[in-house]
Amino acid sequence: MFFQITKAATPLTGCRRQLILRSLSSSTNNIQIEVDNKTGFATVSMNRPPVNLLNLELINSLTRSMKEMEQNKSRGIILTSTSNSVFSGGLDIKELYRPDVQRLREFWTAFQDMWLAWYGSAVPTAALINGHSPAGGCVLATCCEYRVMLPKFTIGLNEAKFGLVPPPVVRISFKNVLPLRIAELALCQGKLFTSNDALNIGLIDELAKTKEEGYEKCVKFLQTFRKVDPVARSLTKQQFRGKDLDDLRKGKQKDLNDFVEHVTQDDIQMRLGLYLEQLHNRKKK
Ligand SMILES: CCCCCCCCCCCCC/C=C/C(=O)SCCNC(=O)CCNC(=O)[C@H](O)C(C)(C)COP(=O)(O)OP(=O)(O)OC[C@H]1O[C@@H](n2cnc3c(N)ncnc32)[C@H](O)[C@@H]1OP(=O)(O)O
Repeated sequence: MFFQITKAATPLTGCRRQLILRSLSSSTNNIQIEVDNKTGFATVSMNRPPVNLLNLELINSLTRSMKEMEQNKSRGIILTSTSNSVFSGGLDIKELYRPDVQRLREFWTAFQDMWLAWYGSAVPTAALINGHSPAGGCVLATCCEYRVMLPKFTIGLNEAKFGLVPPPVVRISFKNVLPLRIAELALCQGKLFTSNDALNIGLIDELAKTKEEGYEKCVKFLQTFRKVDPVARSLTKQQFRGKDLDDLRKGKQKDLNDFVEHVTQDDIQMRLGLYLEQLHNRKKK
């Protein structure tokens, strides 16, 4: 078993939070999971400093944690991060730059599996977006059923800005949340929305002033399912998302081949290199 489960004695608020479900096999400890004894809801916190970049290991941990929580019949999941300023900085571009092709294939397969697990999860999910959430971070947030975000951060799919074409697995959950025209424009512009703008277009559902307030709002959302039959709820969700899930399952190999072909092109490699350099030099200016 991947996680050890113990029940918490105190509610999961503020500094009284208690870590009760801990990853045993992840040597990098890149995920923390807490379960609120009162509500039965689990909080999954990405914990890969400094900015929760999605490398192969963090992606695999996210998939395993979802599967584990489904097996444990978790009643609801809140996805957040241990950082004060970043939910997730998106894919770790170092995984894409000058890659070992074997690992690149493994990396993208893992990303597809993570998306399938979170977008198609039987358990209700809410994202507590307590920091910036570009690209892969936005994908994770939009896989969840509800989003509460703290002010003055940004969220969106900015791939086009640095020369990447967002593949279907990146686009689908975004399209599921936004009106088609807004989604298309935002993708073509590589736009990152401020928390306020994200609320106005419906990319997030609520704003919260603090992480604690955000947590309470996520709990309130998850509690809306309390009186609903869990099997009916989960089948309804999966039927709504069924075509998206089936399309990826059936097209996984092609999606993987397209991804590898696209990312390993000389031109894309040059752009990725420049972007990494830009990120590295950002604060020196
Ligand atoms: C026609 C064919 C179609 C086929 C389709 C296939 C196409 C396949 C294309 C593939 C597309 C895949 C989709 C990609 C998704 C992604 O997620 S790409 C990543 C996008 N992310 C970003 O653009 C975010 C960039 N980062 C930031 O804006 C900021 O870092 C931050 C997140 C807002 C945090 O800021 P701050 O707290 O100030 O931290 P920093 O100091 O900036 O960063 C800390 C260190 O981390 C490094 N870093 C940051 N982001 C990344 C990253 N994404 N990858 C790698 N490294 C990153 C940053 O450089 C710092 O490191 P040092 O410089 O060493 O200190």
